[in-house]
Amino acid sequence: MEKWYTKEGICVTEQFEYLKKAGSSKFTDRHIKKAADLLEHWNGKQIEGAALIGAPLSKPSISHSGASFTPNVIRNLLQSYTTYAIDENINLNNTIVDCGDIYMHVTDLIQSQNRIKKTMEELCTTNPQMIPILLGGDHSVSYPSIEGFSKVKGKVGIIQFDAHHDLRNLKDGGPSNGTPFRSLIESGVIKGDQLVQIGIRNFSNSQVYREYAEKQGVTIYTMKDVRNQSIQAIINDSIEQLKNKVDIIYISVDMDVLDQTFAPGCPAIGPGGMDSYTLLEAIQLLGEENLVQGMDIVEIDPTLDFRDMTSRVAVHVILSFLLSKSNKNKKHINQFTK
Ligand SMILES: N=CN[C@@H](CCC(=O)O)C(=O)O
Ligand SMILES: [Mn+2]
Ligand SMILES: [Mn+2]
Repeated sequence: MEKWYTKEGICVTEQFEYLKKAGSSKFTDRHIKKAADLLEHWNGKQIEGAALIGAPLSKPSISHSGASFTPNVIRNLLQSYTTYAIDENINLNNTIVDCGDIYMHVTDLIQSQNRIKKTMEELCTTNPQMIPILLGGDHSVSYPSIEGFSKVKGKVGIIQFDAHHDLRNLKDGGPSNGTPFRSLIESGVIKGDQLVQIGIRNFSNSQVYREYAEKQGVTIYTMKDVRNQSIQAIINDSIEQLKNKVDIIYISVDMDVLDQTFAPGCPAIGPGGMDSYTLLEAIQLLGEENLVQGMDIVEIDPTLDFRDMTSRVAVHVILSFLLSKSNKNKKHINQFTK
């Protein structure tokens, strides 16, 4: 049992054998390491490897959304899973640095988005080896996040998992969770051919936005493509598509790419979506690619979720990404292993 010391340095455990500190885990198994144990509060020193950055912004969402609660839910759920990947027979020993949350303005949404951009830019500048994992928030956070990321890293390729194009026009309101990739294209941060969209779904989009995407050179894999082709082939083709034209790749995971059965906590749920295993496999394959150096996870509203099912997928997205990075590093750059 973990020892409990008071602020004054008194060891409570020595005197009271069966007392444990409030909030500590109910049960510990000496042979189990929890994913939460990988998490370290940022001490201000250079970050090498994965870092969580909370972006608790969901006021720009078209549908009512409590996605601003998600970063803390994900942090807490890391306690529910272990570090052991049985398929690979690997124990994760990556450190996940927790940079905390970006402070949002209560009413000024553009100001909040600017804070995301500024923070991402500053963190990437001062920590060149950091792999940011931005926790939304709704999908509006991706525009400023990728803009800040690209300022430091150069030409960025994006692999977006989503039921929706998120290329809505800006005249009907925005920037919202329906416009992040339109904003990136129109502000010149990316050209359309730097964007790959996977999992785009029937009855969730419009013909005009599909045509806009095609005109801009966006690569689209619909859910039918995902069902008819292997996810390995789609990921390989996506990387091939991007790798000669970009300096770095960023993954944007809108959790509503999943079928409603796997993601009840998304505001825009629907049938005909991806299953969670396919998404996790895709993330693991992407993590093996050295060019992939950043990610965001968005559109989970914990107040709508059932038993945190959707946030639990997000935790597995993070762990699958870390797994492939540690796997990759074993073979190559040895960046994560201690
Ligand atoms: N990122 C999500 N975009 C979707 C859902 C918007 C919503 O209903 O909140 C879209 O634009 O259709
Ligand atoms: Mn979506
Ligand atoms: Mn989206």
